[in-house]
Amino acid sequence: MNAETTNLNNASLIYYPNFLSPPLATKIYDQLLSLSSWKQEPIKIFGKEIMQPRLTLLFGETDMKYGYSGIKMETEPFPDFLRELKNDCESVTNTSFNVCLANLYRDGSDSMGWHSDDEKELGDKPVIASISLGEERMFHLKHKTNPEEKYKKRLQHGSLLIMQGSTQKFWKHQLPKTKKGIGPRINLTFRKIY
Ligand SMILES: O=C(O)CCC(=O)C(=O)O
Ligand SMILES: [Fe+2]
Repeated sequence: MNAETTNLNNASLIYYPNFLSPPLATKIYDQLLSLSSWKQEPIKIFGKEIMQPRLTLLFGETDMKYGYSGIKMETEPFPDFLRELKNDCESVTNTSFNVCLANLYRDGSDSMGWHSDDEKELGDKPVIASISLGEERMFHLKHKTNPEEKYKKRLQHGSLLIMQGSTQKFWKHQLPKTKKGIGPRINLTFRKIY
């Protein structure tokens, strides 16, 4: 499978543009989009509660709890079609995952701000497998202390981006808004909670 590695200081990224065939990617996208449990959840930013500019869902093994930015999310069991995808992500990363955070960006005004996935429960050097479905969006990374180190990547339908090593320790990432009139994008991040 075609893989692109990126050379960044203290980050390790591997991008598989065609991880899923377009028909399979579309099938998974449609199945996810039809779920009724998508929710808009509040998060706390500097002590202030605001609604997240996107919908979310958390899949996990039984009794897993995962939270970020002051919220704890309830998990729902992995449907079969996601279990298969989880297995494929585990094979390519040689890791095991026990949760999958799903984000639904309804249009170009939905987004995710700068952050690192560096919660304690994810361990020291988390491997995060990020699947993109639907509309293409730009993904930005910037180094936490050197403003000159930046990177942008267009994430295509059916692609897999692996972030590993010290990426979360030294870099932040975001999914900015866009003024383009675009449809939904779904992102899945498979993670391991210790
Ligand atoms: O939507 C994306 O590609 C990124 C999502 C993300 O960074 C996250 O869920 O932590
Ligand atoms: Fe993230």
